[in-house]
Amino acid sequence: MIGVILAGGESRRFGSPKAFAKIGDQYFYEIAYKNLEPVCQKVIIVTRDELLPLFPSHLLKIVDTVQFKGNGPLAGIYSAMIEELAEQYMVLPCDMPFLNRAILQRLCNVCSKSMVVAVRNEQHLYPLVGIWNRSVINIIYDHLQNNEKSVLHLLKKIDTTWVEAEYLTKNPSYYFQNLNQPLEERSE
Ligand SMILES: Nc1nc2c(ncn2[C@@H]2O[C@H](COP(=O)(O)OP(=O)(O)OP(=O)(O)O)[C@@H](O)[C@H]2O)c(=O)[nH]1
Repeated sequence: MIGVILAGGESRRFGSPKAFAKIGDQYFYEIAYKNLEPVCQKVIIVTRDELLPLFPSHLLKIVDTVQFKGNGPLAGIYSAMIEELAEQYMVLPCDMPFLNRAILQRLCNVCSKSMVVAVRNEQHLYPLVGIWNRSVINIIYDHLQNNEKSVLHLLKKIDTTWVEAEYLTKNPSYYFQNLNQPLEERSE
């Protein structure tokens, strides 16, 4: 399985590139990397041109394929699939820094033949945390060609297994926080 870190967004709401935001002394992308490393053979970061030189040289990193550059997370997933051949990809956004290895390990252990395994709870869907089978690549391509960028729309059309976040952790509202804004600016 290849780990895919989505780090090519514009971070407009956050105000600075989320991949390089920090919790303690760790960048968000480092946290995602460390979480994926134990469960994946290889981890690839999919980012944007201007951020590419900021990542350490020893890490595997690419930018979105030219054809779909900046077309959102689906473009990132597609680009990783083009770059690295594998049966399965574990996808993570760079902006969920409270996820941990144990949660990802439990996700890996979910037995499913679906094209995608993603996570949800009563309030939220987490379409960017999941395991994607390579068989979905042509469907992603068609979506992007038709200028359809929504990951959720795609997942609702295909065979997706939704794993309950409560099955992965006792406190999903903490561990599955999505930091679109800096922590200090959040109201909740
Ligand atoms: N490779 C790649 N990743 C993306 C792209 N757009 C978003 N992402 C990543 O997907 C995840 C979710 O992104 P969002 O928070 O929805 O979008 P964002 O552009 O980062 O932030 P906003 O500008 O505030 O919407 C983040 O990890 C982003 O880095 C893209 O075009 N290419």
